Amino acid sequence: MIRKFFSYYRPHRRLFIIDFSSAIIVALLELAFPLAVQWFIDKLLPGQDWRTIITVSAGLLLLYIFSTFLQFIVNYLGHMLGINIETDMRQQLFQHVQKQSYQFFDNTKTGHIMSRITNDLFDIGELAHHGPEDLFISFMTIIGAFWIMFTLNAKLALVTICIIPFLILLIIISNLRMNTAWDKMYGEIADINGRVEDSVSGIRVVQSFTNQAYEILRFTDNNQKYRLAKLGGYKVMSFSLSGIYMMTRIMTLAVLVFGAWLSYHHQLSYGELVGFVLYVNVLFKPVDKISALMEIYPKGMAGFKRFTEILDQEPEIEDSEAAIKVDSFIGDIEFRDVSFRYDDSKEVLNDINLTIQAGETVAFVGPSGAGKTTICSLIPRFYDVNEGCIMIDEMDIRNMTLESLRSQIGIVQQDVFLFTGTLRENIAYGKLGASNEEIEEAAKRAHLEGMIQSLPDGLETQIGERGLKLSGGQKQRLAIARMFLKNPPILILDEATSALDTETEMIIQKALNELAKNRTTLIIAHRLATIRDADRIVVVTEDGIAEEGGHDELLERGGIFARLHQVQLQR
Ligand SMILES: Nc1ncnc2c1ncn2[C@@H]1O[C@H](COP(=O)(O)OP(=O)(O)OP(=O)(O)O)[C@@H](O)[C@H]1O
Repeated sequence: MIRKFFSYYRPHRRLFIIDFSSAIIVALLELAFPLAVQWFIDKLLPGQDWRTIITVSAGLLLLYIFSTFLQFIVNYLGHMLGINIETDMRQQLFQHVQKQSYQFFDNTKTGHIMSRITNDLFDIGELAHHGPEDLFISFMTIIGAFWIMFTLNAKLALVTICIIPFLILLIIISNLRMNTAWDKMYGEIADINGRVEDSVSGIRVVQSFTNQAYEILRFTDNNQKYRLAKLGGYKVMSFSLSGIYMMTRIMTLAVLVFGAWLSYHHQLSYGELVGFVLYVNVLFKPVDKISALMEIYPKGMAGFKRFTEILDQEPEIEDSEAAIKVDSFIGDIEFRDVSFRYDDSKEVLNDINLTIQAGETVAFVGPSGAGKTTICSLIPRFYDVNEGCIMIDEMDIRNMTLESLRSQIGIVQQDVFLFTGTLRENIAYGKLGASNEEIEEAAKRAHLEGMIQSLPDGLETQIGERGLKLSGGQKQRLAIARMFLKNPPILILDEATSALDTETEMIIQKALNELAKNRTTLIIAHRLATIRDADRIVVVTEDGIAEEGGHDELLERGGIFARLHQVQLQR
């Protein structure tokens, strides 16, 4: 884990070297200062040579100015290093999440992903900055200070060193307990994010059921759990900080009392005693730094652990090494002995065989949950088949690059997802960088023109978060416009069942018919009236493909399709 963590320093090694070497020089100057004071008291003061005293003081002032400048560098560049590493990690995580397959999103809560990308990385930046630097400088200062103290007076140094094992023990115990506490806290904040994401994105459902009080109750529960987890962490931290404070003060007192005794017996000069007390103070700094690290390290590492957990999850579906970029499909699709199940659930598709000719319009009908959507999700490889294979133009889709496969398949979902932004941006999502003419033409073909003209801002109208300012019919036409821009040879239409008025429905149907022209089109149909013109209807049931044929042919056969048709007619 630590080696992995350090690999993130590599792109910023120059920054790290400047920051680290400045920090070392600052620490060396700090170490030298008590020696200078001791020399000042023991050697300079008795001589009362004011010229030398003033010259030495001016030299010390210059050193302080230099040290202050270096402290600025350490602070600023150190934080820059931390921020850069945090930014790199966030970028890498976002890119990794973008590559994940559907299965990952089926099993991971959105709020948890948000937490990994935001909060979890906050403390990593601090750890990246303070971790190695403070640890190294602290140990260097402790060893340097003791070494000088030993050369000044070994007996007094031994008294001071006696406290150190207790300090180390306290730091280790607190560190272990804090690790657990911060880990718990991160879990709780991820749950809060999940709850907020759920309640806010579903606020219309919450309010329509007047369930605000229930949502508040659920949130309060999460919020309290987070509060307790955070409090737990700070309790351990406060305990250890107080312990450290007490031990360092005992150290000072011990040095003062024993130092006074040694001085009384002429074994220590006044300058050496002052120097010693100053060295005990020099020791406080690294101890303070280490105790601050105790807070930063477990927090940062807990965040880093979660970060690597996601990074270690390889996307289920990736390009194979020999994957080929296929430039343009003719549009023949074939399912050969395809079986499929989601995770460990029971088989949804079992031994499906189906051939669709290029340019054909095939409608899938059947009872809810039979697997119509699943069949269509397998073609763009949102999921991979467990057995058998799917061929497009005689080639196994697993041998094509995902990008070339998906860029040639257009999907119009039942539940159209729009992004916050303008109408133009949302249409252009079908072809990034499309020209004005192309966007206007696509809007026209999707029968959006009238609506756009009626808006004061036209294509520049903001459609609200997820397009909430648009009606269901407008959203669908926008999705169709996107498809005209994308212009894929294969089209999958998850037919909308939402109750649109007859006129809107007719307009949408017209746009869809135009869109389907000269493409292989698969329609997941819910209302049988809309698929009268399909070249073929495939009836899917839990046992697989039950019937196949033209509309009238299936009606005449008097099987499942005819029964479904009858039921819908009676409604
Ligand atoms: N992401 C998923 N993870 C696990 N199981 C799933 C997932 N999506 C669908 N299923 C299950 O797979 C089966 C087939 O679902 P599918 O959505 O393909 O049916 P459908 O015929 O399209 O239904 P509908 O007409 O209601 O849209 C159902 O039992 C469903 O519960």
